[in-house]
Parts: sequence; C-alpha cells; structure tokens
Amino acid sequence: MAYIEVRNEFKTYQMGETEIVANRDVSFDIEAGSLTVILGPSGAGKSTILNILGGMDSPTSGQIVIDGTDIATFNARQLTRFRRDDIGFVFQFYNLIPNLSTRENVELATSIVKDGLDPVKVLDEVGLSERLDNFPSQLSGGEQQRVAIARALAKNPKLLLCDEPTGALDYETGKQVLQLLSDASRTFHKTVVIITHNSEIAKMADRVIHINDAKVRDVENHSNPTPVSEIVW
Ligand SMILES: Nc1ncnc2c1ncn2[C@@H]1O[C@H](COP(=O)(O)OP(=O)(O)OP(=O)(O)O)[C@@H](O)[C@H]1O
Repeated sequence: MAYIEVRNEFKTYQMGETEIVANRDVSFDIEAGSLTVILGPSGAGKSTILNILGGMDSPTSGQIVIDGTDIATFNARQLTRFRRDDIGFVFQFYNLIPNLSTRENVELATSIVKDGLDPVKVLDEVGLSERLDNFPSQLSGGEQQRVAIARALAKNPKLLLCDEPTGALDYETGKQVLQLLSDASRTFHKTVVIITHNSEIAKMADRVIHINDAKVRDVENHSNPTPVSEIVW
C-alpha cells in the first residue's frame, strides 16, 4: 500500500448556475519519503489537489488515504488536527507574519505541535543562523522562502506540501529553494509534493503527475531523478 492513495477524487464548485469541475476522477499514489511533482498549466486543478491533500479542502467524492486513513471522511475537528500535526505547507508568497522575527515565525509553528523540532537548529540547516532576529521585511525573497521552509519542516510533518514554491523567486534563488526541498526528501526522508507549471523542475522528482483540464493525463516515474544542480530553465 502506498503512503498516499488518491482514488477517484472529484472536486466541483458551484458558481451560481454553473458547475466548475476542478478535479475529475483523479487517482494516483505517492510513496513515503519520495519527492513528487504535480505538473500542469494554470487552472488545471493542481492547487485543488494540494489543498485536498493538506486537509484545507474536502473532495466532493473519492478517497484520500494518507498513511492508512481516509481523510475524506474527516470532520472539521479531525481536519484541523491533521493540518496542525501532519502537514507542512510552503506557499508561493511565503505567508510569514510580518511583525515576528525569523525565529518567532518558526517558534509559532512549533508551539502548536507535539513533536516539533528545535527552531534554531532547523533555521541553521536552511542557512539562516545569522538572520534569527530579522523581520521578514529585512530579508530577501529567497531568505523569506527559506524561513517558510524552516517553519514547515520544524513542525516535523509527515507531509511537506509546496504550492509553486519558486514562483516569486529568481532563477538562482529558486534553485537554492528547490535544493532544500530535495534535501528534505533525500536526507530527511520527508514525503514532499511540489506543484508547478515548470516542466524542467519536474525532472528532480521521483514521480511526476501530469494534470490537465482537471484530469490526470500521465504518471511518469524517474528511477534516476536529475539533481537540482543540473536542472536548467
Ligand atoms: N473556491 C473555488 N471556487 C470556484 N472555483 C474554483 C475554486 N477554486 C478553484 N476553482 C476553479 O477550479 C479550477 C482549478 O483551479 P486550481 O487553482 O486548482 O488550478 P491550478 O492548476 O492550481 O492553477 P494555477 O496554477 O493558476 O494556480 C479553475 O477553473 C478554478 O477557477
């Protein structure tokens, strides 16, 4: 049994008279400790999948089995606990709290979980030991994204979900961020899911799930994923 098994997942949104099908009969597997890229153009339904995997939204129908439990059956309270304890999120625009320092942004996240890691140690691992007392506005975009990654990793989550994590960064900074996400999977054995529209980034993945027009069009496995240092776009 795979660590994540999505089966026949549908998500529809009702907009007045119109029904929008964001995910149509989506099924895929993700292995524990692997790095998966969900690849597709704008509007394909990627964020909808990520939000459902992270318990921020529920499918209209289908199963979302994570570590043996179908989270599609969870009530609001169970979803809150799942988001808090099991999921680390990294967003395109960092979403740091502006009036908290680097260290405090990470401490805030670890304070709500049972098995959080030492914030200072994790910030050191992402190369920010010199920036602990800086506020987000005093950091570059890449540094802010590294704080966001540290914040997600310090929760010691089962699953790290990343929504266009390099979307707001320049090329070199984007690659540093991808290297950190690769390390999270390869060195720290986290299950990492990245969504992107950039097909070059997909080369770093163990598995690429191609989404287009609400459906899974292809699932590609890489037995030898390309190291981030060799990816060019
Ligand atoms: N809350 C919502 N209400 C109504 N429609 C929605 C909602 N969320 C998403 N959609 C629609 O569902 C479809 C898929 O959206 P989704 O955000 O999952 O795509 P995406 O592949 O992540 O796109 P992007 O790369 O632009 O973020 C789109 O047509 C979108 O407009």
